[in-house]
Amino acid sequence: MNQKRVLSIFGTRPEAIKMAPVVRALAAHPGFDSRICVTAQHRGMLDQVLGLFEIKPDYDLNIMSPGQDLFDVTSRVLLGLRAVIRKESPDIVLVQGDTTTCFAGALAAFYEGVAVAHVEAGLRTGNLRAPFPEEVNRTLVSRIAELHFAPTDRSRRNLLAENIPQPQIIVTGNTVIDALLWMRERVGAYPRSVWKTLFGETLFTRIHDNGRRRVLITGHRRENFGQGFKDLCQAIRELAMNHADWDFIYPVHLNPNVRQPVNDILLRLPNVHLIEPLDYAPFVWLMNECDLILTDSGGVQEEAPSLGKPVLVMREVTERPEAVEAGTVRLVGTDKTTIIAAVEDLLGDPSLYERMSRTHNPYGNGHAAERIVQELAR
Ligand SMILES: CC(=O)N[C@H]1[C@@H](OP(=O)(O)OP(=O)(O)OC[C@H]2O[C@@H](n3ccc(=O)[nH]c3=O)[C@H](O)[C@@H]2O)O[C@H](CO)[C@@H](O)[C@@H]1O
Repeated sequence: MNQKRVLSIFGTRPEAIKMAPVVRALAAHPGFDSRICVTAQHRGMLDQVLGLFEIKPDYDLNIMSPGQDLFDVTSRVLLGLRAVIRKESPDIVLVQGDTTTCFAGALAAFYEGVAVAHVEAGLRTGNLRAPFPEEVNRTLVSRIAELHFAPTDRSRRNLLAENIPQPQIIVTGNTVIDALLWMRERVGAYPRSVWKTLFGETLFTRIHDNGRRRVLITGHRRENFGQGFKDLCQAIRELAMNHADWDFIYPVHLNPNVRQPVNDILLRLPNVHLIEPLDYAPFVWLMNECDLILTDSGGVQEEAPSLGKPVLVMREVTERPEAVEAGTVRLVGTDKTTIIAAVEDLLGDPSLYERMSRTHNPYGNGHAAERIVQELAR
């Protein structure tokens, strides 16, 4: 049988989470000779996801270097992929989302005359600078790709509005839901002692204390660096001081632009728990245990509705309006007063909380990877 040769390229934690269901489905399908190249744009955070989903890359460009900027990442990915694509000469290169790896991967394939298929195509904020540089990355990848796997009908319409031919766009749902449901099942089978050891006795007990409320926080977007992060931390500080029975659990991203303000403003508050970034399994467990999520992450906005958790998004714009429209996500920006009011409204008003935690998820039902692989096989 003539197998199709597919080269999947990814390099960061969220890309690995979202590509894991696809590369596993490709590996299980007899019609494909599937190869994986990781760029390791984020070394440590990528490796834990590879381990968790039992993915063994065929190539590892290992491009990460201290203090890397967009010039470093883009040029290293592009140069590193030249040899890999020439050696493999795949029929299709598969890229995901909007990272620098995704953009440089698509460009490298294009230079070598290889067709590009784009997973999670068609997300747009309409503002080239937010998120930076992701909005530009995903827009440019849409110019290059020949197959566009759009997670929702809205993303399909965004692509049509940019004159992408309709037959090249397939609505699949988002593969992050496939990954999340797979992981939630596994996590549910872990003994409680695992979490007790990982989070420590105090935090573990608080997480299970029905009299307390838990807010999970993640934040790392470039466009929030500086004043945005300071305001956000001030908001958390004030909330924590005014509500001793609420806990704020914050796995702090490794980027120094994030760590500095977080440590300056939030250290030494008894109900603010600053912890190291979590591997995907404990993060899924924690999302499931918390009452509310405050985030600027894209993936978390997509995952939370499947767990029935309301999300407040600390951004001015989002490329994911579907969940805002469905009522499970609200945009609050980084203004301190707005964040405080939104958290207090939600945790203080059971009927509002109930409405926002409805579990309809516009991003899919966990079968996106299957659809993508079926389509690639055609
Ligand atoms: C706003 C934006 O442009 N975001 C892009 C960014 O991802 P995004 O903003 O989602 O990136 P994050 O680093 O927040 O990663 C989110 C993922 O990591 C998990 N998590 C989070 C915190 C933690 O401590 N541990 C952990 O495992 C979450 O469950 C989620 O699955 O790259 C993705 C991959 O191309 C794109 O889909 C997104 O559009």
